[in-house]
Amino acid sequence: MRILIIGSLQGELGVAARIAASRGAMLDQAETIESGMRLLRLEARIDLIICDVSRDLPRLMAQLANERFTTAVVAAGAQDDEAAAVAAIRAGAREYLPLPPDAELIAAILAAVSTDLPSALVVRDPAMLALLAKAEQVAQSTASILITGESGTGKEVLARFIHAQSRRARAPFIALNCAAIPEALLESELFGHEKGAFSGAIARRVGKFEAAHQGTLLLDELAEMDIRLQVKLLRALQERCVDRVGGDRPIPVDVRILAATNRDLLAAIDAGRFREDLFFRLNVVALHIPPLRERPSDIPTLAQHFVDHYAALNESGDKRLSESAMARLMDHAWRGNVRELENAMHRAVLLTPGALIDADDVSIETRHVAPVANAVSARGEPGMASLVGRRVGDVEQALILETLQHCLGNRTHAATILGISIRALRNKLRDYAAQGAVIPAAHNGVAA
Ligand SMILES: Nc1ncnc2c1ncn2[C@@H]1O[C@H](COP(=O)(O)OP(=O)(O)OP(=O)(O)O)[C@@H](O)[C@H]1O
Repeated sequence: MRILIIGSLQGELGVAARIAASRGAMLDQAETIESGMRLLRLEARIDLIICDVSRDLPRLMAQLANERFTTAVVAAGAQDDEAAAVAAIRAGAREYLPLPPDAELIAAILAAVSTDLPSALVVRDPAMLALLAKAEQVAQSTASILITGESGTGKEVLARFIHAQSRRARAPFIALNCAAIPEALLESELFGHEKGAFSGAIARRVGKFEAAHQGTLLLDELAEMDIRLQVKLLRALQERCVDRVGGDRPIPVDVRILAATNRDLLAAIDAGRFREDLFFRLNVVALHIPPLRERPSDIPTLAQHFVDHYAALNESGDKRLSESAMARLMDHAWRGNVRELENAMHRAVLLTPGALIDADDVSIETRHVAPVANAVSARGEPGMASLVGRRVGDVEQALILETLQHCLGNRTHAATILGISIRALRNKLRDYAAQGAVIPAAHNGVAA
């Protein structure tokens, strides 16, 4: 883990930094928010920022949001300064680290941040085991790999597994969700930009390609990339160098590319939305992850894995699933795949006080449309009568917001279930928010 400390290392914050280093963290330090942001733009591999509360924390948070950094921030300040702690959390800090620092607390914070990183691969199904064996076999090569599968099947965890098995394991693994970045900014996100390259380019920033130098770059939801940018991506792959936006010379990069998508790229090629030459370049090796409903033998192992994980995280003691709870899980369609199962187990752990999680403690819904619930049965068959008299726009809004709620705020997942692009979903949410609707917050570190 790499931590950026913003503040002086002279006092107690320095003690906290040394404790973090003794627990294996790598440290960067900056005295001011400006110099911290500079480091972040050029380093782009920082997992956590610890910021002294004497610095302008709200400004740091605003700046991070503005530049689309999702790095977690922990505020550090005096133990008895309750007002500072409240202000820090209100400003968006993940935690408040009281000073003088407590070694155990620092260890707990580091553990909490690293649990945000995707967990290890848990696999039991024979088809998945065969897929892992193939992934392991190709991991050593430098070939590009195209990972396909429905949303939530584990494409990113598989990509991390490949990186970990490769000769590049010690270099960075960088993931970029192409759908989560506004189209106009994706080029600079990929290739970086020079200061003043466009309005808003307040300083030079390295792109994900440079950040992943000698390591692996995962281009997630690649099908969402604009066709003009696909041309630039192809050139970067062929020539092994990138042009920063506003830059005047190509910069050599050594990056292994993994691409992931839940769309049918061949259909996108036919529709003229995806370049065939880029497809062939990326699809040197193809790995397809089956949906969870097609590998039921993974369900019990994964379910217990998530129960153990969240029980440990919440310090709620050992828990296990009853036979009837397990039967319920086996019976469910899991449209949201492993992500949906993980969320369901997280909820079950939080809501079950005892050691045994029973069927009733597992809240999974087969329906996806609550406010028009009367109109859609548990099996998903529409009952049109109760929809009559409602405006199309209202029904659509209810459908979108309830689906988002069902996905615990996860935009990517909700867009997949709704069958619309994540961009279209974001636009709708923006409109609803402007009209005063309450929008479910994004969890799991997913950008709003
Ligand atoms: N085999 C697995 N073992 C353990 N955890 C898994 C496994 N597969 C998926 N997960 C977990 O499920 C969640 C979703 O996985 P991941 O983000 O890799 O899916 P994805 O296919 O990339 O989704 P999307 O297409 O929406 O980006 C993550 O929290 C991940 O850690």
